[in-house]
Amino acid sequence: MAAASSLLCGARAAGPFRAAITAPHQPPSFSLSLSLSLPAGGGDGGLGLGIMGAPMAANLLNAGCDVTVWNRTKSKCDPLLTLGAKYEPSPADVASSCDVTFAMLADPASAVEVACGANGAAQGMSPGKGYVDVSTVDAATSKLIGKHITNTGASFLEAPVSGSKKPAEDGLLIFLTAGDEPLYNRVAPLLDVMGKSRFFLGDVGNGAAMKLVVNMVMGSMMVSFSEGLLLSEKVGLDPNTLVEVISQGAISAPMFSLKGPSMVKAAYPTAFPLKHQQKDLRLALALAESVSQSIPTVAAANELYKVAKSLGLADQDFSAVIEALKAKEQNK
Ligand SMILES: NC(=O)C1=CN([C@@H]2O[C@H](COP(=O)(O)OP(=O)(O)OC[C@H]3O[C@@H](n4cnc5c(N)ncnc54)[C@H](OP(=O)(O)O)[C@@H]3O)[C@@H](O)[C@H]2O)C=CC1
Ligand SMILES: O=CCCC(=O)O
Repeated sequence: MAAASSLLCGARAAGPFRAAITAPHQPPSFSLSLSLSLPAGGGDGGLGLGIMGAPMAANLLNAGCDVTVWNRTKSKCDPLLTLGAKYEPSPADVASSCDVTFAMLADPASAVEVACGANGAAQGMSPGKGYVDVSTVDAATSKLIGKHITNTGASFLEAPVSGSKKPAEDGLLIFLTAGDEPLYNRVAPLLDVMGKSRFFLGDVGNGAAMKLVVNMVMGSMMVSFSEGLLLSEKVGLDPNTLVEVISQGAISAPMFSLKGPSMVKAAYPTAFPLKHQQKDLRLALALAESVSQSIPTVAAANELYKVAKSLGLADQDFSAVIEALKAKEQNK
């Protein structure tokens, strides 16, 4: 996934160039210019085309970028190929054919495998190239991947995102980046195509830590909201009214308004898979442990997500955690 306009993408083979881009979520008159110095050839790579990776790649394609994709399950590449993406048969092949490669993988194990394993991206990396890992992982994993990438002479940026399926589709993600600052500046136009804001947080690990702190708050909020929905119903209130009341007060949050109505109907269309939320709580608990901080609310929430997984809800939206509370009630 490389440049943000046909002008920028088209100029890529010429080496150093100047390009203008327009971010799709900005007013049409908004433009950002940037000087880039890239090796000949290029384009942008996208590894991992799940709920998040596919719309992010689609946004780059729609912005005129030259995008090459790979996904473990090859069929998920097809919609991107229809949009004009190229395909390479391995992460190493994508990395060697692209200037900058983005990776959006499920968890630490898959992020390491795709970056550092057999035919992994590191094998296609070389000086002048960049690797941007936007998966949600822990700091140690990010540092390990960064080491494999930078050992090749390439640059590494971690850039996990806040925002879910719809913000990914709408190009409204929030990037929490850390690592190589020149690479951050180089990919900023691309981040602006896929997102509405970006933070550069310093050394590798800080982006991962910020993401885990945000998601641990979110995971606990969802459990508290679930408890409220169930209690309101049990005491004879309409939970839909609770959603409405919350939306007008100090604890209003888009998450409650978005997920509340379907939770009341026991429907959990997947935007953020529950298994990933539980992974993030597990990683946040380890982060807290590393600095001897107690996070008892998160620990309790994590147990509920684990129960929900054991009920077969891992691939449902994380709001399905309410079913774990219902199961506890039934087993009393
Ligand atoms: N969904 C959301 O709202 C958000 C998710 N995130 C984070 O982004 C990341 C991706 O999330 P999301 O897109 O929802 O997840 P999905 O489960 O939809 O996609 C996961 C991706 O990882 C790939 N993958 C999994 N295991 C392996 C492996 N062993 N080797 C190679 N590829 C593998 C999958 O490939 P395959 O298709 O073959 O299974 C797929 O491309 C996660 O870290 C998540 O925590 C961050 C913000 C929001
Ligand atoms: O990691 C997932 C985050 C989901 C969100 O920010 O809405």
